[in-house]
Amino acid sequence: MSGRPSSGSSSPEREQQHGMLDHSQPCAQVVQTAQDEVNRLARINSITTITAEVLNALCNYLKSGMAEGHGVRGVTQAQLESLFRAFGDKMKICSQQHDISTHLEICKNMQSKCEDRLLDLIKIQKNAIIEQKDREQEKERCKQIEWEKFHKNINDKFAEQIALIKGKAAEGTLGMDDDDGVDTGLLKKKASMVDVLRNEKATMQQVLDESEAAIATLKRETETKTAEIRALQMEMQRLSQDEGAPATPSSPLRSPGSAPSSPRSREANKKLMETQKGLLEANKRADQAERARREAADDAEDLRQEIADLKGETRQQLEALRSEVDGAERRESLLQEDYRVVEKKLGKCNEANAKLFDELADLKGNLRVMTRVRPQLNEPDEDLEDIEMAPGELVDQLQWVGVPDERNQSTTSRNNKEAAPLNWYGQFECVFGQNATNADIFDEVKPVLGSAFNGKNATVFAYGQSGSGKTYTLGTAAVTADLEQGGLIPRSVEMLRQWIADREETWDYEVTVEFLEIFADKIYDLIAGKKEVGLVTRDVPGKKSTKARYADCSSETVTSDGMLDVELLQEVLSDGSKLRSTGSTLKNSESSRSHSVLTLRIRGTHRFQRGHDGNPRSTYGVLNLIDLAGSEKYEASGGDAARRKEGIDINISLSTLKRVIEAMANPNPKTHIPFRESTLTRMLEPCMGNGCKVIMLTMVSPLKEDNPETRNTLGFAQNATNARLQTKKAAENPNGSSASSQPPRTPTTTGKTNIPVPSSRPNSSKPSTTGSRPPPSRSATFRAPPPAPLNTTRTGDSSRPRPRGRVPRLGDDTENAFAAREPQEQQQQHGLAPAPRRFTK
Ligand SMILES: Nc1ncnc2c1ncn2[C@@H]1O[C@H](COP(=O)(O)OP(=O)(O)OP(=O)(O)O)[C@@H](O)[C@H]1O
Repeated sequence: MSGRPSSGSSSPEREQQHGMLDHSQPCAQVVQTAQDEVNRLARINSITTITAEVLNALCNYLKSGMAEGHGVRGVTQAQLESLFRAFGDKMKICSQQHDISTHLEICKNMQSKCEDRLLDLIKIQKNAIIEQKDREQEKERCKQIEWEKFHKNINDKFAEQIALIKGKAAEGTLGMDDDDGVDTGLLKKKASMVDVLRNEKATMQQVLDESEAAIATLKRETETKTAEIRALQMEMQRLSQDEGAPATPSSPLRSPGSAPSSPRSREANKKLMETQKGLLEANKRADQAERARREAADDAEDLRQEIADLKGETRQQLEALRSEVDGAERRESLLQEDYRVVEKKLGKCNEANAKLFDELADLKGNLRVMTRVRPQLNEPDEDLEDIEMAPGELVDQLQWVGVPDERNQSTTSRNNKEAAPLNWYGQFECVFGQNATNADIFDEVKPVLGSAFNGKNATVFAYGQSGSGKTYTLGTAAVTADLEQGGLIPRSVEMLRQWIADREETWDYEVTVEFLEIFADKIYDLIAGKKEVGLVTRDVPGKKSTKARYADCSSETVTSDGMLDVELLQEVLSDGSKLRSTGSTLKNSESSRSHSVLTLRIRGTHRFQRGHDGNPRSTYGVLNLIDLAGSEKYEASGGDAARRKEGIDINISLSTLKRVIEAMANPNPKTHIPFRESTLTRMLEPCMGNGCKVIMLTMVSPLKEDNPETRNTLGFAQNATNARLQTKKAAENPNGSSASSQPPRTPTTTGKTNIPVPSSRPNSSKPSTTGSRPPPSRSATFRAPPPAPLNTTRTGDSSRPRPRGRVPRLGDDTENAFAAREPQEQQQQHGLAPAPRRFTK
């Protein structure tokens, strides 16, 4: 390209004709070569500064040649002009392309810088994560060591506390102190720490989330910018292609040295600058956000770790406690299982007990007479030694004798009876001394209760002078008293409750209660607010074509959901007791002036078993617990005429009752029983007659001044007992006595005679005792009784029916006479030593 054009020979005219410069051929070749070179460079679109210099040099050379008038051979003026235009355009393109390439280069650099920056960031992040992991591992190791220490400490504390709790539980003092030694503060502290940490964790998590969101935003921005760069690149390519298109002949020729820029490239340049700036800012923000994120992540990690530690710790404590609780629950369920088994067994035992009690009642006899001596309430009187019986002991066939020297005084005149010592021969079936408790008496009454529960009729009377302890023994006035002190009524109710509960799975029970008062031979319904009622005849429940007399009274059902509602029953009784007629007598400031009759009707229906008639198996038993008004002498009534009239009424009805009992005890089945002679006995006939269980509790006072009443009561008790013994004896000796042809009046359902066999030597030094009780310790005045010839044939008056004459009146001492006569008669029959006949009329 550096060769100079050589001069050639041609005619100047021809050259001017054709408009061609007459230069040498080499010059044309150079021009051609240059043009080829320019075209090639334009094709590959990579014009460099050198190419531009070459073109400039060529142009200068041609210009100077033309200026000197040399011309170029073979090249026309037009060709040269066109060539220059092409050169000018190529130079322009070259300049433009150079600018754009430079910008492109810058953008590319920026992009690669951004990418590097991002790569750096990613690298830093990765390193940070690796470092963080290392740190975490280290931290974890340290924490693990710390945790083990802490855990051990806590475990020791918990073990200590659990041992403390167990100790307290074993002692039964757990929960008795305000502070059981349980470190609840520790648990509370932990709980509050967990709360604080949880809050902090939430805050840090929020910061972390925000940082991550910012980074995500930056990433998005970077992507947007990258996309913009790419778009610009595309634009540039498109421009360069456009510019590479052949120029139109009319386009002006630009000088090769002019500024190579256009509005579009300037715009693109501006955009690129903005993008670069944005990227720098975004990088800055990304750095900041990354720093904040790392800090937040560190904090969050710390917190997470702490929370995890606390959680682990708490979980372990909870697991320890849970396993404790599980163990306790397992033990409890085992115990409950055992308890259920034992309860079931107990239920069966109790059920069997109720039956056994019934059988025992049959064996003991349908009529039983028991005697109880009330303790001395105030100052003990030494003179009263002679009536002290075996304390707290139950003695069958007790013979109560006086001091021999005093026997002669037994003929004391009637007027001097009060002063006479209480010497008594005779047999008592069952005697409770001054130290006997209500529980002892209930043990004897239980069989009768069992009979009522199993569907029989049973009646318990408390008989005795005013103040002798009838109400105390029955518990009529104290139905809500606790069982330790309670009388027969609350105890019977509790026993019934247990029996009903024990049969819960097989029987349905309905118990109704009636509470009546008989005052002046009239019946009052204490449940219906002391309303007077009469007697009516009705069908006996569960039995066809059997009628019985009932008081036309209201009743209260005291069972609900198959259970005895003890509270309701107590409420009924205590409300009724408040309505009872009481009054002050010389013997008792709160004397019961009426007979109170508490009746429990017990209906049982078996859930599964059926009787012969196809109906469900059922039972219907009645239990009467009767607190009789106090028997008393005319003078003891005290007070006005009305009180005396009350006394007369009381004594008349008691006298009838006594005659009924004695007639019942009489072995002669033809003996008339005067049930109809008083309202009380009329009403009770269905519960005293054949097959019914009757217990007569005769209560006596220990006071000397009460001796006349005591004799009266003991006489009654002894008469009934002796008559029973006669019945028993006759039943046992069917060939040897008149009674042999006469079956007992009150045969039991088992067909046996149920009177206990008296010892052939009742004065034996070993009085028979019940259960495992030790033999009674006898006091000095407690004599061995004379032998009772129990196999002696019963003759004479003892078997004759009680005369039905005039009803005894108060003051004629009929009862005393009657009471006194019977022991004497008995003893004579039995061939005893002459009995003291102090009570003859
Ligand atoms: N075994 C006993 N132990 C202690 N105190 C008794 C005993 N028996 C009776 N008492 C007391 O004797 C007093 C009279 O007893 P209670 O009222 O039971 O006699 P009562 O026979 O029902 O008399 P009344 O026929 O006049 O109603 C009461 O204060 C009672 O607490």
